[in-house]
Amino acid sequence: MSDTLSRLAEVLEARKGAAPDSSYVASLYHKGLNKILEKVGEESVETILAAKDAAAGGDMSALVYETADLWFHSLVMLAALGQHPQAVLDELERRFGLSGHAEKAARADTLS
Ligand SMILES: N=c1c2ncn([C@@H]3O[C@H](COP(=O)(O)OP(=O)(O)OP(=O)(O)O)[C@@H](O)[C@H]3O)c2ncn1[C@@H]1O[C@H](COP(=O)(O)O)[C@@H](O)[C@H]1O
Repeated sequence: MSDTLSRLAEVLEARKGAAPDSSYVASLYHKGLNKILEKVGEESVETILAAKDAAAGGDMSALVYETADLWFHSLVMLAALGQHPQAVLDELERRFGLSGHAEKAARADTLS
């Protein structure tokens, strides 16, 4: 797994025992899942707006910055629910070589 994701996952796990006023991540855990999900939603919107700006000739570094915020808060969400980022990487790995169209058709078969 990416060393950066792995190191960040360790920090997020360790913050479960930290005081809310000592750490941003601990303060999010303390505020609860609804606050974490609110941040994921907020960062999603900010990423979309940055992508629209970037596509219109704006700042690509703002898009990277907002995407990092979105990934970070998604990792906090996973950690709060006891999931490790490796599970997401495993799912992406599983999808390698599987066409998006074929994968979607397989989903429809599963649901019917
Ligand atoms: N990668 C990040 C990271 N990315 C973004 N952020 C924080 O996410 C917040 C997002 O910005 P906002 O303006 O939306 O935040 P805000 O205004 O404080 O939030 P609200 O009160 O409005 O909800 C900022 O406070 C950023 O500093 C992060 N905070 C922490 N990390 C990593 O997590 C580690 C642990 O952080 P602490 O728990 O703070 O020690 C750090 O060492 C970093 O590796």
